[in-house]
Amino acid sequence: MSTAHATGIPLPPASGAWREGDPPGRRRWHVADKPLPLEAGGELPGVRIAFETWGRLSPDRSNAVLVLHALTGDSHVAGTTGPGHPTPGWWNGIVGPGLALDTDRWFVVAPNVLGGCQGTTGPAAPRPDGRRSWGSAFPFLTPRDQVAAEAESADALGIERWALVIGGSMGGMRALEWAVSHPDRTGALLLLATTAAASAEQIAWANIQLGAIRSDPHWHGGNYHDTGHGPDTGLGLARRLAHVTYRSEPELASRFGRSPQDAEHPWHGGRYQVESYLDHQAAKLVRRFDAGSYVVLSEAMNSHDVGRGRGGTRAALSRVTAPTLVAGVDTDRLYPLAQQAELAALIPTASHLRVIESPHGHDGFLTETEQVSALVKEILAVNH
Ligand SMILES: CC(=O)SCCNC(=O)CCNC(=O)[C@H](O)C(C)(C)COP(=O)(O)OP(=O)(O)OC[C@H]1O[C@@H](n2cnc3c(N)ncnc32)[C@H](O)[C@@H]1OP(=O)(O)O
Ligand SMILES: N[C@@H](CCO)C(=O)O
Repeated sequence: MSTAHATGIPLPPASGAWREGDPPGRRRWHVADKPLPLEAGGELPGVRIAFETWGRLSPDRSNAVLVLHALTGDSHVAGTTGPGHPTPGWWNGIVGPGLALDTDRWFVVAPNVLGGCQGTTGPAAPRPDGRRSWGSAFPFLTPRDQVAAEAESADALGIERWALVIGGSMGGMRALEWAVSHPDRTGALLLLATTAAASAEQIAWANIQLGAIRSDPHWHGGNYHDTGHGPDTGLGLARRLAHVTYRSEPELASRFGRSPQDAEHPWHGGRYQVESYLDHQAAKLVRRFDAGSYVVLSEAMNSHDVGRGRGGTRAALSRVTAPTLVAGVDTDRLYPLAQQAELAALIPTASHLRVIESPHGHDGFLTETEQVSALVKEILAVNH
């Protein structure tokens, strides 16, 4: 059900503007008072950024940490499922009282990315006239636009400077853009399983995923939100393909091998276990994610190139002044370690490359709680 408006992925509870002292995990939002100028030209009016916070902002506002989610993640970094929260917190073992990102000490802020579908303005959101969803009229975004919108929200929260900016994968692209565009506002930086620029192969995998969505007859050129049907088949195929790239070949071999799913027989119309697993991952995403957002966010990731208009990658990365840790996952076939090695080598303030050991491939930055916790503690100790 990728028809967020038509068939109702529940939008977050209408909780309105953030107030200091809000209880942890409450979803709030900020609406920009002027249109956002976009890197590709034009502007986006009425930008709303939904976010969640944990902990308390200190009186001197020096304890704020920005956590930036990956492609199909959202602001729900910590917590349980519930209204407006289709999944449990994706870093439940890392963010919370007494955990590596200790919310008794740090004020943690997690925005939903611009272009997404969990309360922040995206293709499924109503246009400013309120009558129809944006659909195909939603503009092309880049990570720099997404960071510009997040910076405006930080202004609204009264946060001049983040003690730490963290992101993995697509979140890492934005974290990097924060450190390059706003070195004075980025106190420290943790980059996980990300890259200085989307590679040809990453763009190629995205191309197949976007092709699957766009060739679904329910896509309607992106204008399906008010039709009652979405391109669920296409989105499901995109997720299946993406999910294989998120995991490793040895993991799939050892978890599933050639086993058939329960009593199903693959020679007689049944499925292998790995096929059933992919069907499950696809169904879960289709229930909670908007296909239009998937397209907009994938295209934004494709456009990611930190060196664009800045004299190239080396020159751009030399702007980073924050103490930085860069880590990758040893089995990541989508964002291979060479990409993080480049970041660690070219960011002048970066320590040596850290390697997360995991059978889970790219998703290791989401699943390897202990190793990621150690990295979070290490970078937090640098400045504080
Ligand atoms: C914890 C969360 O849900 S995070 C939510 C936010 N999501 C994100 O940030 C990214 C999207 N999600 C993901 O990328 C992944 O789900 C991760 C990385 C968060 C979790 O990965 P893992 O914990 O390794 O989960 P894994 O890939 O093994 O999938 C487990 C699921 O597959 C199901 N599964 C396993 N084998 C099979 C099979 N043979 N047939 C069908 N389903 C199967 C499990 O029952 C389980 O289902 P559930 O998620 O509905 O409980
Ligand atoms: N599993 C992650 C990987 C993308 O980095 C997601 O779906 O967001």
